[in-house]
Amino acid sequence: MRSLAIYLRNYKKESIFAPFFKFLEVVFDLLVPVVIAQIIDVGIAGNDRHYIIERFFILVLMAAAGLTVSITAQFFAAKASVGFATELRQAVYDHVQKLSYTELDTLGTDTLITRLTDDINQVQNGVNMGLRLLLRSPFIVLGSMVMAFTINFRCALVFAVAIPFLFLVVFVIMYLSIPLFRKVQSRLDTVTRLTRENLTGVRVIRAFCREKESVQEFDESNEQLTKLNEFVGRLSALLNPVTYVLINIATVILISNAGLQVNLGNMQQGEVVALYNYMAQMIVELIKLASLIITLNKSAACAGRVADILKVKTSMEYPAASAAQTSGKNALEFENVTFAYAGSSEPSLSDISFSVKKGQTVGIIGGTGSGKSTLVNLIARFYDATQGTVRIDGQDIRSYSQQDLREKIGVVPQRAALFKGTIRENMKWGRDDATDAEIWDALTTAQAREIVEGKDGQLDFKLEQNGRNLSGGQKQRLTIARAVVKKPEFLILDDSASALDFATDAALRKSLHQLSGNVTTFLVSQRAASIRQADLILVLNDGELVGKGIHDDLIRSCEIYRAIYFSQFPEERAKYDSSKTAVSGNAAEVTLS
Ligand SMILES: Nc1ncnc2c1ncn2[C@@H]1O[C@H](COP(=O)(O)OP(=O)(O)OP(=O)(O)O)[C@@H](O)[C@H]1O
Repeated sequence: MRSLAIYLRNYKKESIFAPFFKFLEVVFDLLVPVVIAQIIDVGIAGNDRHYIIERFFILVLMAAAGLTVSITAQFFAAKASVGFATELRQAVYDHVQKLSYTELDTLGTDTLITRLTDDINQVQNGVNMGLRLLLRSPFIVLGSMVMAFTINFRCALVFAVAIPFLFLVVFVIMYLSIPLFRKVQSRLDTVTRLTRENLTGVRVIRAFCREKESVQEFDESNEQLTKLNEFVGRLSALLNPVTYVLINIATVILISNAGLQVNLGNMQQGEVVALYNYMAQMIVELIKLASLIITLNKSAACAGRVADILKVKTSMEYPAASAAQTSGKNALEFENVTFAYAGSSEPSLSDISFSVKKGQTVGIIGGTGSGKSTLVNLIARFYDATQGTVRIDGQDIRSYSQQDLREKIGVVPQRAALFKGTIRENMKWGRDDATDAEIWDALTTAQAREIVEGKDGQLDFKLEQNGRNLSGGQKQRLTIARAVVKKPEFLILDDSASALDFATDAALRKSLHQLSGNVTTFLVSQRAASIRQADLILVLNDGELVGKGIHDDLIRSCEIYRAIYFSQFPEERAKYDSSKTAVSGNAAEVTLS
């Protein structure tokens, strides 16, 4: 929690005023029993009506003043805690944005969501309660003891013995429950993960009749969370009865002692009432302290989880400015690139080398899991190669600033992601200052023009979260247009035309080919037809580059390419086989003659 204290730096004044006003409230609270004792010992004992009324008004004034300072303290505490949480949430969010895919893969989205929402809310609550009550309760407890000593030394000793016991109980329960609160939050992560998975995949769950299993899995994890919560709750709940018992024992001892002192004439009755009032105030305060400690425990556990995120260092550093540009002869080069995902023992790409000229179209094909997406992710520097070098314009990709690199590359990911907002807003993700004319051009290239023309308001048509009011193919075309709006030097389409029909796919490829400005295009696809015309085809198998070249060469030289191609164009296999037989027949004739 200490490392997060810097997020209170803009709320120093509020963080001082909140406990200060609470302290003033404590002063009023501690004076009340003294005034009551005076009413009893002076007013009632001396039958002085005027004195009683005067003290009564003093009590009312003290109550009003107490209320005012209490509200003021609440105001400052709320301002500080809300401001703190806002800054912290922003800082965590900004930090997460800077993490590379490797860290994001390792952390997982679900825990990030819980930490950014529930955990930060708990910390905010802890700061609010802490600012108001953390000092108030010890002030009251110790203040009561000090006041008790000013009344009667022997009776005050009861306070002096009871208070350390009470603090010990609080400490033990705190010690036992803090680690459990961390566990509760991590179980909450699991419930969040299941909720997200089950809600986003609800159609698939229904299609596969998995409702029962998904409900059961959710129930189990929810029950585990509930059980742990109940256990921590019971442990924390012990605090109240144990402190009550201790306080009541102390009260019995106090009253019997005080009675004796009154009989001996060392004390007045009003003073006994004052002592009893101090004991009662301590009970109330300890109950508040107990709930404060539970809240602070939860808060500390959550603060630890939030601080853990802030401690994660990105494994991907970018220079502040790109190194001096030298124009290489190739637009892009992979030199002996090997890549393994964090925590994976097997590389997903092994010793890949190839080069691409400016303006070329590169097709990447291979079986499922062969490493196609991984390869293009290295071009966008979503991950860094484990070995080898990726170069853009002859320069190591790691020597480009993040801004320069991002500007060069437009990526259309495998899973189309659009955001809630108008089509225009989504298109401007590509480039902030894109004009409507440029957006329409990009939509035309992406074969998405008629989709937008058919929508109410056209560019102003509002997309739902993740574009769920569009079909899969429509979404894909809009995400392609968004990347085209950017006018990148490298356009990467990671299997992002898979939902398009063959005619649209062909029209898309044709218009991409005609893009102005020498765009180098990477087309990842499972469809041989989509990449057949490419200037360079890369064939991947199990992370290895088993073929590179143009279609005609690969058909002759690459067995895997042939297998993929003929599985999709079986009629061409017969032609190929017969031409091969003819060639070998001619060769045999030549040898015989
Ligand atoms: N984030 C990740 N963490 C760990 N392993 C991963 C990750 N992403 C992919 N892999 C693994 O890397 C290998 C290559 O995956 P990749 O997604 O590049 O294949 P692909 O050829 O694009 O497959 P597909 O055609 O199914 O999209 C696979 O074995 C996969 O399990």
